[in-house]
Amino acid sequence: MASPLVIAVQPRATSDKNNIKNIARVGNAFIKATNASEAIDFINANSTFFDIYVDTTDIGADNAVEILNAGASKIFLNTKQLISLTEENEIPSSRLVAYVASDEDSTELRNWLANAPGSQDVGVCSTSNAAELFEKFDFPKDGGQVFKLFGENVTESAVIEEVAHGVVAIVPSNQLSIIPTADGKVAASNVLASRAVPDRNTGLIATLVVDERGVSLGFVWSNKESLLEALKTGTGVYHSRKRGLWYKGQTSGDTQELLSIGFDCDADCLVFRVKQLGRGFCHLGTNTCFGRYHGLSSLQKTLQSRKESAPPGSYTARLFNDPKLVEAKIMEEAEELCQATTKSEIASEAADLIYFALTRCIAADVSLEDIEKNLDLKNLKVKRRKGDAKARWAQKVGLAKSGKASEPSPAPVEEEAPKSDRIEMKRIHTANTPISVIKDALERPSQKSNEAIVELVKPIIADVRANGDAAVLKYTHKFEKATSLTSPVLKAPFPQHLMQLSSDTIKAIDVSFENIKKFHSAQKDDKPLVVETMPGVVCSRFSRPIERVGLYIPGGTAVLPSTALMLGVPAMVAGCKRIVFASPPRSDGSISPEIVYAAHKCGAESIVLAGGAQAVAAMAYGTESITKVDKILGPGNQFVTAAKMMVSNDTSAGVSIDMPAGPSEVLVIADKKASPAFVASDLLSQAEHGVDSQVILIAVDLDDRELAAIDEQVHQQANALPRVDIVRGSIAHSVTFVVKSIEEAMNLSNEYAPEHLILQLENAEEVVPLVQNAGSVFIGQWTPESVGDYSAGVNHSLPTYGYAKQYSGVNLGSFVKHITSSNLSAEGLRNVSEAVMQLAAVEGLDAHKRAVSIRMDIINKS
Ligand SMILES: NC(=O)c1ccc[n+]([C@@H]2O[C@H](COP(=O)([O-])OP(=O)(O)OC[C@H]3O[C@@H](n4cnc5c(N)ncnc54)[C@H](O)[C@@H]3O)[C@@H](O)[C@H]2O)c1
Ligand SMILES: N[C@H](CO)Cc1c[nH]c[nH+]1
Ligand SMILES: [Zn+2]
Repeated sequence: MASPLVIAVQPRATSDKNNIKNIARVGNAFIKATNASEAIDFINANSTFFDIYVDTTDIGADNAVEILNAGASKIFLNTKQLISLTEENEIPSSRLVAYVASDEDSTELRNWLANAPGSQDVGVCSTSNAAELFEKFDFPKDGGQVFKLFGENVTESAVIEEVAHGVVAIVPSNQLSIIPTADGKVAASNVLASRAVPDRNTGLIATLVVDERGVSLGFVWSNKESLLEALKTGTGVYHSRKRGLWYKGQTSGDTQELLSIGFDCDADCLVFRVKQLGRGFCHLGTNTCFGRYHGLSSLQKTLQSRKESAPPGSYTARLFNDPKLVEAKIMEEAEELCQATTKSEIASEAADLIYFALTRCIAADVSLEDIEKNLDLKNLKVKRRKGDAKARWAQKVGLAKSGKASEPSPAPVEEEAPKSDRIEMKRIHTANTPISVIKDALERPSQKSNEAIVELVKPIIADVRANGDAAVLKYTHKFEKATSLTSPVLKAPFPQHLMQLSSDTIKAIDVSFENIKKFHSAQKDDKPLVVETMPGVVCSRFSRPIERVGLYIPGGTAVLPSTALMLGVPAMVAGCKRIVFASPPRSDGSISPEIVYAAHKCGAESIVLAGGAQAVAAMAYGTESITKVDKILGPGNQFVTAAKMMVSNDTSAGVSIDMPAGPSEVLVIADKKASPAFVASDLLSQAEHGVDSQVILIAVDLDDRELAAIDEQVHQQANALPRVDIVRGSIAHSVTFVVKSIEEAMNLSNEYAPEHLILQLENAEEVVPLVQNAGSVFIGQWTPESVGDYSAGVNHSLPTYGYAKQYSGVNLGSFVKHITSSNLSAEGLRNVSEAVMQLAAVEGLDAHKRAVSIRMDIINKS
């Protein structure tokens, strides 16, 4: 049995969003769906934390099925809706809960239950007398659960009373606290403690501790005090019969993060689901008190630790460094599994296949828990697809066209064929869509919580600060696997052999270099600005280059020499004296020759051979061999961005940054005249950057046929790309909005504040005055965004995530600071003196006043 508590959360409330982990510790979640996509987004974002129950009474049967398929554990409907839904769909009764609001409802439901075979697991929910319902339906004998939906006036005693009868209490999140508080909210710790049935002799509560996957780690005791402490700290805290309150890992360091608390079937055993840190749960140092992990758990642990620090030269290290090798091995083992015949051969080949598949997953930070959650979600789907094989594979094994073999093949009943092979953006017609849904669709794909990234980045910065070069090298060995690297920096003059490039590439870099130089040189404000504000009072402003700049060139998923030019050229044009490049090296310790050539052309003094937070920290604080800089510029992933923000907040570092520039994004506005092929090509050019990229199309008054033409182009062109898998990821959170007018399109675009805005419009130039927020604009059908990425002359290092509302992209101004000066004659001082002295007096700052009066005395005497 899960927890007897279900928490009614508001999907859009920030307090609930920030509190998900705490909520998940004490119960499952309930939301009331006002539209399907909001509910589905909530499920997608949170189904790893808890089961999600969705009230679908307001959104109709079709949406209810969609929500179940998205992974809702149960849907709540009124009695009539439930009965009609089950007439048309085969839905397991355990996924359905009926609201019973009246005697009429209850009679109708009882009659239906009596006549509908397989309906015994339907749950019931009441807003009033749940315990009475419990009696009436003789639940939960028949498998269903009884829910009581509490409102704002809920009291803790009422919840405890219902829960004591086996009812599951649904409590609004704003009326619930995890532990007791002074404001009288329902304390989850009290409800859970009241529900637990203690051991008759000791009064203690038997407690089973399990890991993320439900594997038993050990058996312990709890009591009310330890339960409270566990919830207060979010860690594993129990009751030791020898020592009393027992904070697991306090002495050994093998602590636990508490994920959730539940019960067994009759509530006489608590189940603590935890993430075990350190060596393991048992005091003997094994993973569990029942011995070491075995099978899949053991393989997962080994692969995870190998990923952290695989012995150089080991086979697993080779696999982690060579994705193509893993790919080949997976295909080889899959084929061998299909060919195996005896029981032992099949077991052996399946084991090999699982080994390589799990290596692929761990390399991508996907765990067995993630895989199992995915299996569970697939298992929850209501309508299954046929599960036919793709044509390529069907032909390979001689399957007939229909997908049926001449020999009957076992139908993969549980397996759903990939949702669809089509690479397609979701579509929203704004005219009949609530604003909240539009806003949600415009949200950038969620990243790992900032908090988690900060926790990863903080120790790296501290380490580099304390241990300099040695720490930088350590992280480069770890993240870039460049274990042969012995120095973290390459100093100018850069040797010719590190810049060996084809003449075509040199020509392309040279053309881009010149255009970028031309455009950024034109941004110079060489002459000081001079204004005489009063006779004899001359104010001026002049610029000076920032002396030392650190330029980060990303190198994780793709090497970006173009970014080296976008940062290096304006730094050179501005006259920065010391230009330091940083970029993660390749696993053999080398840096791409295009970046070395760009560094050479821009007059960089050195290239830091490191990426991520370590490179940022090294440039912010300096090390034995890396120059400390005054400003760090350049885009990067979330580790780079978090590190830039952190060092710029540290006043002792004395370093500033350009802006938070994250995953690439583009918004295309297209009208009926736009070429579907051009539109698709522009969308895909940013979608291929990374799975966290997002592309938005705003189609102005296009009909279904015109929209379908663009969809078809997106699908066709995407499938022809080598980075199709990345594109598939980014298109999954990308969207087409269909709007009625250019004005509406521009309002949406300004609200989104895209990094790149492409105007594929007949009168594109006329629309430019409506642009309020955007990093860089691409005007008309002959201006693809990629010209800006490389060679037109504009800068491609631009604000993302909506920061175009307040930040400019990198430009010449990013590399200079402005200094002002005042120059007064005696006449000027006379003219301004009264104002200065009066204001100084108002502020009570007499020395300020005297600095003027002492001079005025002399002037007046002469
Ligand atoms: N907005 C812009 O102007 C612009 C321009 C170009 C690129 N980009 C974006 O920059 C990003 C580049 O990201 P990238 O990953 O390819 O390269 P990156 O160089 O930013 O990051 C790679 C580094 O991340 C660090 N790292 C990786 N995993 C880590 C972990 N688990 N813990 C700590 N550090 C870890 C490593 O040190 C590695 O060197 C992309 O999102 C791209 O879209 C934006
Ligand atoms: N479009 C990226 C900025 O968001 C920059 C880039 C580099 N190479 C290709 N594109
Ligand atoms: Zn790009």
